[in-house]
Amino acid sequence: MKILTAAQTRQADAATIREQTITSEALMERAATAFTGWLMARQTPAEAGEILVFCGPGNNGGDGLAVARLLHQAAYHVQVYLLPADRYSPDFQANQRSLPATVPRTTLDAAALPTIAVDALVIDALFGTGLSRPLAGVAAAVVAHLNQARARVVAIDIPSGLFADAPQPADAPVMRARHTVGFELPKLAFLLPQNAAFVGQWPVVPIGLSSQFLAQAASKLYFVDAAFLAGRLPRRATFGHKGTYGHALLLAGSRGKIGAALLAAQACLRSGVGLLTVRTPACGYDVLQTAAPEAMALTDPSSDYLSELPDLKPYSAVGIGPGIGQAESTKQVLTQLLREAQVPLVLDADALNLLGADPGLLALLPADSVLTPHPREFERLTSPARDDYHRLELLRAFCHAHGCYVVLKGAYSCLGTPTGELYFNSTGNPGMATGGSGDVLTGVLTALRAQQLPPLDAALLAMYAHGRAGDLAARNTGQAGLVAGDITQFLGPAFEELTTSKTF
Ligand SMILES: NC(=O)C1=CN([C@@H]2O[C@H](COP(=O)(O)OP(=O)(O)OC[C@H]3O[C@@H](n4cnc5c(N)ncnc54)[C@H](O)[C@@H]3O)[C@@H](O)[C@H]2O)[C@@H](O)CC1
Ligand SMILES: Nc1ncnc2c1ncn2[C@@H]1O[C@H](COP(=O)(O)OP(=O)(O)O)[C@@H](O)[C@H]1O
Ligand SMILES: [K+]
Repeated sequence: MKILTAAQTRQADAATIREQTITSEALMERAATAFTGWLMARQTPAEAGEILVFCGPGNNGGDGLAVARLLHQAAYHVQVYLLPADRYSPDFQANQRSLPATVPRTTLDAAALPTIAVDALVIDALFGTGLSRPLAGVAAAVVAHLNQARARVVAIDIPSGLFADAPQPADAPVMRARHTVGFELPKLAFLLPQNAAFVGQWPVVPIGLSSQFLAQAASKLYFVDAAFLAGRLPRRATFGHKGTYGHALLLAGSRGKIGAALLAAQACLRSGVGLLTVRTPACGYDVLQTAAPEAMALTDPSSDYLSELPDLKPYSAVGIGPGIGQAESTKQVLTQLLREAQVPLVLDADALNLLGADPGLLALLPADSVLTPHPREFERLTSPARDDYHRLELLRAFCHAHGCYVVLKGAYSCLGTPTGELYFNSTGNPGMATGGSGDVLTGVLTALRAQQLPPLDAALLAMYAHGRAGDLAARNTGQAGLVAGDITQFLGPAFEELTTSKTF
């Protein structure tokens, strides 16, 4: 699905109101009903206790007032706090009139802020996507007060003080919500590590925004879920044979890091490749042949490092990097590969570090290569980022300059493309923050590129299936107990889900 800017969200509201011939107040009622439904499914009136609803002067505050009314009608105990302002939006005013007189309401005063019980449930409806500058004055004081009280804050649409799609100054006051209930679509701000402490968990609830508007909205930002990938993974042909599904070559491992080669190899085999050859230093031969008998071993003359590039003719894609180290002879292998390869390349780990250390090498990178750096590796390829938004700019610029695809790994891994799109992955869990998870991804990607999938589809499917396999694995192992090899065990089921979701 698309990720919209705050400005586009306003346009989506307007288009919905126009097309569905409803009032803006009716759309607000939908949003408030969706939010309240989410909350009531999780907290009974007894569990919730006193609910404090903090409302700002715009439509986010209007949502808050409607939520307060709906909760009150459902027998929750509600108190409303209003931010003083010069003007209030029309829908705010309408909902203020609709709030039953029996709901207590207080205008906030920075000099006499209400005492907040430790377990109080707070609804943050101060500001939403209409935020135009960092919070100051009473609003800033209220946010600081609530953050200090460590209340259980549930934000409506977005935590107050946070911009939906741009950074705010480091010292700007922002509400620290435990949950942020977003409307219809995720926001860019939700996906960036620097905002995690503000956004908390972020369920998204549908509010029936115009599907026509969403379909045609110009956005280069996407959130990749299963529906988005429907139809991208080709079904295996009834008469397919191992020659149909490509021959991958993995260049991986060095003494002490043969495990990286094994993890990538096993993941590659579990991602549908027809044939796999693994090139490791000679010290990897026995373990590779024993632990991955399905793969062909093509050992390097050197015992500890990769030192020679094999003949590339038989292969339909090459993956290089997991565990290779940065020996000079290995750098020569990479250089020769970049010069000679006529087939898709996947680069990871030390292949990226070698690239980052030598601009001459980077200049050799063939178009349509897929790179899979984690943020540190990406920094070595580019430059240190000021913040997460700047890192995305660097990602776009790098992909454009080199005509390549980059999976910037993280909790919401982000795929950058040469044409400027950014695709955020929706799957995966913190259990995958364990050595070797990235090697698994390299194996998956190399398998998909070897099967002739275009770089965009290969990268999207690999990111998603890798995370999904990690989620399925974590159901068995728990997050703490998850090791990279567990991800590989569930790649098959993850791919199966992506094919069976397709009908006809
Ligand atoms: N499609 C959707 O997502 C829908 C959104 N709705 C709600 O509408 C909200 C957006 O409403 P608005 O556009 O009225 O925006 P806000 O409610 O965020 O408030 C904007 C108002 O606050 C003022 N303001 C902005 N920054 C300020 C600051 N730092 N200090 C003081 N005042 C400031 C603005 O001048 C404006 O008057 C959404 O976040 C959501 O809660 C729903 O009501 C309807 C559907
Ligand atoms: N908190 C997280 N949530 C989701 N996925 C994660 C999380 N932490 C790590 N991952 C995934 O695990 C992989 C880790 O890769 P990497 O850092 O290269 O590990 P390694 O070098 O040990 O193989 C990436 O694909 C990343 O997206
Ligand atoms: K809010």
